[in-house]
Amino acid sequence: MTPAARVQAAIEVLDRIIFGDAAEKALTTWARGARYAGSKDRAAVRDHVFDVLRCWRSCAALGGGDDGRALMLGLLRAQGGDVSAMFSGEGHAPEPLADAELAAGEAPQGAAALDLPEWLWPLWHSSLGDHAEATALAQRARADVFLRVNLLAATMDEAATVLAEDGIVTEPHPLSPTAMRVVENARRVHQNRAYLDGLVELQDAASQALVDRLPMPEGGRVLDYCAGGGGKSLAMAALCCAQYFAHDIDVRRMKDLPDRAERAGARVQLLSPADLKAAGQFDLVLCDAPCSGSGSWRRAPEGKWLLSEERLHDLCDIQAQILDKAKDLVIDGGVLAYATCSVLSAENQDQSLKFVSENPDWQQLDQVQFLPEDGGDGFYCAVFKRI
Ligand SMILES: C[S@@+](CC[C@H](N)C(=O)[O-])C[C@H]1O[C@@H](n2cnc3c(N)ncnc32)[C@H](O)[C@@H]1O
Repeated sequence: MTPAARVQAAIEVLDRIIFGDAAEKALTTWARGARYAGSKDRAAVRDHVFDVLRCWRSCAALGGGDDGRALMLGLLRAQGGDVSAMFSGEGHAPEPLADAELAAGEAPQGAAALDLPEWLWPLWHSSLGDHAEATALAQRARADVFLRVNLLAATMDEAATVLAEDGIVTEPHPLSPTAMRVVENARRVHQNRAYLDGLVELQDAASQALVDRLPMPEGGRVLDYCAGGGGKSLAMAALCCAQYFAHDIDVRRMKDLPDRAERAGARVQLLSPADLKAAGQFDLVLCDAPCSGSGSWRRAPEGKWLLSEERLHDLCDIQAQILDKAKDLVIDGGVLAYATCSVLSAENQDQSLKFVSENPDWQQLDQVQFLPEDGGDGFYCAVFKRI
């Protein structure tokens, strides 16, 4: 495909998203009907679509509209691309721009320039203060790919050597002693021996840094209460010898965890909501709670536009309920950790304050807010001890 044909494909995918499809579904539907597209074409179309998703409002302003064509026009203008060469109408390129399209478009202002929903800006600003603009701007860029080296299976140097066999260039990242940033050929990671043999996992650097800060109970019982795919269970298991349990309200989310744990040389016992009742108490319970995802919108930008005030309110209620339930699973003197990949104080510091004010037998030991400017996703973690 020519670069212009890839732009046309991205326009079609964006129109499907506007019509209501999720981005992944829209991309899959396009790829099924485009057998001529090679892997580089599919990657390029995907990059265009996700670049727009991260910067939807500014692309719409610069392109003078909010259909796929205007959004791609806005993206190309933002990137300083040769717009008329792309919109040439030749071959599979988009049709040439009409005079009205050439005249339309303006520089985005205010929250649109930061690519945030209008309603969110006051909350964003009050949560982040001096970091508000930088954090919003960071979410407009593509995220780095990070790996966690599984110290049960390899050292950092050994993992880097195996990755290099396929030309995957990495460098250690300061956020965590196990974190590596992939500098080149990130798309080859899934086929590399280091990944297939469990020497590395894909995991954001801030996610790893959060686990590093947990007061792990050597030889104790640890519950990952909102385990999802189990990324944090595996990270904890690689750091500390303990008995690990994983639970999620949606058991299907943990379906790959047994294979992942085996590959990593870790043991994690899955607990369904019914099993949990008979599982007793734990020395450490981690609640990596469902949240707005506002710290990881570089990776999952659709979430930025799907979040509403009402949804945020509901999420805060769910988080408070999770903390309330999980606290009863902690032994006397044990630890409860609360984490989100959010940068909003309503989901983070406010939840912690509410928890300690409603539970005087709990004391907050630690809290940390990682921001995208630290290199990884935005992540919050608070640690409470039962006194
Ligand atoms: C942020 S994700 C967890 C990500 C995971 N810890 C990881 O590192 O990959 C939040 C998870 O919480 C689960 N969840 C939502 N409500 C819950 C509840 N009331 N109790 C337990 N898990 C819940 C969701 O199904 C989801 O998998």
